[in-house]
Formats: sequence, C-alpha cells, structure tokens
Amino acid sequence: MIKRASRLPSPRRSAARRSAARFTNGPAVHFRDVTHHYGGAVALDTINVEIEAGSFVALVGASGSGKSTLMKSINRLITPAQGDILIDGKNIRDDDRYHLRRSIGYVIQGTGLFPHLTVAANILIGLRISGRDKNDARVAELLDMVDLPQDFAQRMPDSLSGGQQQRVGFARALAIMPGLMLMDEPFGALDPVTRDALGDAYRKLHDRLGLTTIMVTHDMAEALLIADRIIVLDAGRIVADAQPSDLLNNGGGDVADALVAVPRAQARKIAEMLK
Ligand SMILES: Nc1ncnc2c1ncn2[C@@H]1O[C@H](COP(=O)(O)OP(=O)(O)OP(=O)(O)O)[C@@H](O)[C@H]1O
Repeated sequence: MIKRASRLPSPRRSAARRSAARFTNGPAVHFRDVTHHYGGAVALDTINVEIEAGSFVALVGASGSGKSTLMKSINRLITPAQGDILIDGKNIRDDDRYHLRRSIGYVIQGTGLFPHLTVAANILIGLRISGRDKNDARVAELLDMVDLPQDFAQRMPDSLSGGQQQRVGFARALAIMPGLMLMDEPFGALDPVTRDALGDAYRKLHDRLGLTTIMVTHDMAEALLIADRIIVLDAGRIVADAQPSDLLNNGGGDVADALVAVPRAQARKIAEMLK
C-alpha cells in the first residue's frame, strides 16, 4: 500500500504526467449521446464525455452499471443503439471494425491467452493477424517491457503463474503498438501483492509510452491509486467524473461517496494501527 500511495497526486507527479502527455501518441476519445439497450433494459443512457489524449481513466460503478458495455462500444464489440464515438475526431462507425480492433490494445481479466501457443506466439498473434512484421527481437523487447525473463518466450502459458500470464497479456496488447489501451478488470484475478506490482508497472508504461488508457474496475481503491480521472456509472449514466483527490474530498455526489467510503475507512483504520 505504501508503494501505491506514492501514486496519489502530488505537484511533482503531476508535472511528470503533463510532460509525458506532451509526447503522447494516445488518442482522445469522445462519446456523444451514446445510448444502448439490451431488449428493453437500458445499459447506457446518453453518455457524453471527452477523454483527453494521454490520460488514464478508470470506469467504476456497481455491478450492472454499464462499465463493460461502455468499454466494449469503443472497440465495437458492441454497437450502441444511438450516439457516436470518436477516436481522435474520427467516428469509429467509419472504420472497419476489425481494422479498428487491431489498432486498440485490449486486456481482460484472466488474460485469454491461447493455451496451445507458446508465450512468443501469443505475444505475436495480433501482428500475425494483421500481417505485420513479427520477429524474435520484438518478442524480446516486449518481454523486457513487461519485466519477464527472455527464456519465457518458448514456455507455454500454463507453466506461468497468474501474474506472469497477465504480464504476457499486457505484452500481447502492446505488441501492436496501440495508442489506446482498453482494460477490463485487468488485475481482477490476481493476489493483492501481484496486483499492486503489476498496476504500478503498467502505470509507468502508460506514462512512458504516452498511452491513453481506459480501465474498468470494481475496486475504487485501485481506481483512486492508479487513474488520473475517475468516471462513476450508475444505471447507465455518468453520476461523477472527477480526479481522485476530488472524489476523496466528497466531490463526487452520493454514489461516488458510497464507493469511496470503503477505501477511506480502511486507510483510516490502517493509519490508526500504524500510530
Ligand atoms: N448480453 C446482454 N444481454 C442482456 N443484457 C445485458 C447483456 N450484457 C449486459 N446486459 C445488461 O446491461 C446492463 C449493463 O451491463 P454491463 O455488463 O455493461 O455492466 P457492468 O457495470 O460492466 O457490470 P459488471 O461489473 O457486473 O461486469 C446490466 O443490467 C446487464 O444485465
């Protein structure tokens, strides 16, 4: 916790992030009146939000609040009934959906690695599908990027721990050199120590590569510690959109306050114990 706490906003860190954002290759993402229904049930209700290039945004909210539907509408795994999504000003409806997906990094809980392929083949799968250059040097670079030893390249996924497999999942998503990373509960299946280390490592990569990251999480503490901005969904609507420090100061309204209350109470209890 102490390591992660260092990620709370401070003037020095904010300056570093601004500087990283100046070199970003991540795009801006703009939602305009995005609405979606499954049958009669509303999943997204008139979502209007602009995500800045180079920012790290967490989507939080109770189960069923619409987080995954919103995220999957960005890479067109779901096509919203109404509204538009623009990536760097271009409407995603105008792009071929497979071409669009090949340009966006996607990390899900539990990795989704192919069990019959080596780590190297898993990492290169996106490049192979899109017919792009794929070679051992790229695998070596990506293993390095996610802090895995080089001799993991020829191992099979089931010989790796959950945390190591998730690192391979990150390497695979980064192999296509995306500007935009979508992550749905990327640390959800990991133990707290691995979760903390991997969250920290990914945040550094996000800054270094100038990515735009949108992450779904159930865990408000994780969102507070890793993201620049937190969007809270409730019944398909945005009910709070604020920086972590503002949410901690009760600036997000009732739904956000209820979500923040748990990590805040835990932090207080731990602080008491440390006195
Ligand atoms: N394929 C589907 N068919 C019908 N209803 C769906 C489908 N997928 C999602 N829903 C409904 O849409 C609403 C939003 O679901 P969504 O999965 O986006 O929420 P979520 O916030 O990601 O939930 P969770 O945190 O549990 O994953 C929920 O009421 C859900 O039951």
